[in-house]
Amino acid sequence: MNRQIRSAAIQFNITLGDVARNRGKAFSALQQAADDGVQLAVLPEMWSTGYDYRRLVELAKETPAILAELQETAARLGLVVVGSLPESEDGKLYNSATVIDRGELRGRYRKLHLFSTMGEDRFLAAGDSTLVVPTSVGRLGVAICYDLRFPELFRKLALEGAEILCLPAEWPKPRQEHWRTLLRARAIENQQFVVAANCCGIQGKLDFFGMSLLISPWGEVLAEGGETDCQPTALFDFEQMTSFRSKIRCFQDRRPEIYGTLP
Ligand SMILES: NC(=O)CCC(=O)C(=O)O
Repeated sequence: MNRQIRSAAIQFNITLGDVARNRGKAFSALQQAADDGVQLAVLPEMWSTGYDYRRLVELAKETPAILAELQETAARLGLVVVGSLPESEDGKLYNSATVIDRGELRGRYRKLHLFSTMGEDRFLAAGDSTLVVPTSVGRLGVAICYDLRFPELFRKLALEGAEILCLPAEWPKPRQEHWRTLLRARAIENQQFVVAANCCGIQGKLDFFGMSLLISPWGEVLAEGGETDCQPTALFDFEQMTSFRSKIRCFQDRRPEIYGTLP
């Protein structure tokens, strides 16, 4: 049976530190996505708070309640939802993405590569494991924003069976071309679908360009966001992925004995 799913990247202007406002936007976007027939929705990075570093400890206290509401909403709307939020544990703060499958928390991924250019490593702790998780829409691999610049991570996720890469982000100007090029490269080299949700608008000195992308395993941009709030959607056809993978046999033709032995 040919599997097809509709995916959405939820893009919005995150108001720095205003959890109530961001929460309202995210939940109404999820309702809209479900009304549009979406089964997989990816929200941006740190979507409840933005990078409000100095208040993050306080703001992260709201994350458990947001996750509970996400679980209830995903169950009611029949959605798989991925997005990152500030997570506090044992006195440390993480930039932490969760995968919620129609109400069930299936997995958590803490950002591995903290963006030192923006001081993220001074306020947050890095994760120490990767995540590929089976869900009702397929096997999801999860990475966050700056992780995109580390291709080894994505090869590992692909070798562990990720079919769809979900990437929440807060990626600002002037690096639009890096964003677009690297996302397409990750889709092509790993022959997998990509849903990358960026934010848009201004946060302090940073100007976010949006351009959330849904990409096929052939590298085609199936849908793309503009510079304002929006939620581009695309239909993912898994038979197409199987056909691309059998035409160009990247996985079978690897030579790990020469250049390294990733799992
Ligand atoms: N939030 C981030 O990780 C930003 C990454 C980024 O902007 C980049 O150029 O890389």
